[in-house]
Amino acid sequence: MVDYIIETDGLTREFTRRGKGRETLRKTTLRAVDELRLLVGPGESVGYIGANGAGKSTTIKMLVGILVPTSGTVRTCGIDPHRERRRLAAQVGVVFGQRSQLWWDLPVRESFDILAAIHQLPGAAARSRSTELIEQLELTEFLATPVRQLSLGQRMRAEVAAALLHRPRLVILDEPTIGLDVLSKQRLREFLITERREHGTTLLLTTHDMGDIERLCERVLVVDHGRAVYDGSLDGLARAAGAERTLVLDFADATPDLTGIPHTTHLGSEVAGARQRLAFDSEMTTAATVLAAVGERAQLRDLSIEEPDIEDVVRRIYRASR
Ligand SMILES: Nc1ncnc2c1ncn2[C@@H]1O[C@H](COP(=O)(O)OP(=O)(O)OP(=O)(O)O)[C@@H](O)[C@H]1O
Repeated sequence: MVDYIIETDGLTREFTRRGKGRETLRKTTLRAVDELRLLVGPGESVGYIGANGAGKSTTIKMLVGILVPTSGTVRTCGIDPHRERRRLAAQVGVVFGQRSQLWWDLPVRESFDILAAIHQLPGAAARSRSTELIEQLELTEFLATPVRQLSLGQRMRAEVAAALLHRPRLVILDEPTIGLDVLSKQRLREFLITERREHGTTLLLTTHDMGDIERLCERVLVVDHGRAVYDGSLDGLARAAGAERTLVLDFADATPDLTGIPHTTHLGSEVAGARQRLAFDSEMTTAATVLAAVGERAQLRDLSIEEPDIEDVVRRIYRASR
C-alpha cells in the first residue's frame, strides 16, 4: 500500500453568500471545490492550475487545515489536517506568494531563529539547515535586513527558506513566482529542483506561469469550477489542450505574408512583413520543417519560439471538457 502524501476523496467545500440590499435574506451557495479526488505519492511534483476563482486556494486551505471541508475526506501526510493542524505543521511547509510568514520588523535571520524554536529543531540541525538554505537561496547579503525592507524577489526567497527550514515532506506553494523578475524566478525554481532531488520532497504548486510548470512539475491537475478536468502528465496536457507554439520570424527584408505552409496558421505581420508570427501544431509538424519551408520563400535573420501561455492551455482544456 502506498502511503500517499495527499489523499482526498469527494472533497467538497461550499460557501454561502447573502445577497445585497433587498436580497439580504436570500442565500446562495457556491461550490468552490467539488468532489475532488486527488492522490499524490511521495516525491511527486504536481502543478495545480485553473482560472481565477477555480478553487485552488480553497483546496490548499483544506489540505493544511485552515478550512474545514463541507463533505468528503482529506488526509495530508496521513493526518487529518483540521483535527491535527499542529502535528501536520511539522511535516508541511506552505508559501503563499501574497502573504508573509516572516516577522515584518525583524531581520531575516531572527525570523529563522524563531521558526527553528517553534518547530523545536535541535540547535545543530537548525544551524546546518539554515546554512544550507542561506547558501542555496543566496540570502547572505540581506540576512541582517528587516523583512519590510526587502525587495519582492529577496522576500520570496526568504519566505521559501522559512517554509523549508524544518525539512517538511510536503511543500505547498501558492503562486510562488508571482511578480518576480526573471532571475529571481530562475533561482527559486533551481532551488526547488535541487531540494526535491536531494531530499525527495513532494511539491504542490499553483501558478499562472507556464515556465513554473514546465520546469518544476511532472504532473498537472487542472481545475474548473472546483472540479478536476485534467490530471496527468505535462506532455499529455499540451496534447490534450492541442496547444500550438508560435514562431516569431525576423527577415532581412520586407516579405509577403507566409500563408499556406502546412500545419501552420499565419497570425500576423509587422514592419511590412519583416517580422511575422506563425503558429504551428507541434503534433503534426516540427519547427525545423516549418523553418525549411519558410527558408524557401525568404531570407531569415532571426527567430524565437513562444510557448503557449498557461491561460491559453487552461482555456483549451476547459473547452474540451465542457
Ligand atoms: N471565504 C470565502 N467566502 C465566500 N466565497 C469564497 C471564499 N473563499 C473563496 N470563495 C470563492 O470560492 C471560489 C474559489 O476561490 P479560490 O480562492 O479557491 O480560487 P483560486 O482558484 O485560488 O483563484 P485565484 O487563482 O484567483 O487565486 C471563488 O468563487 C471565490 O470567490
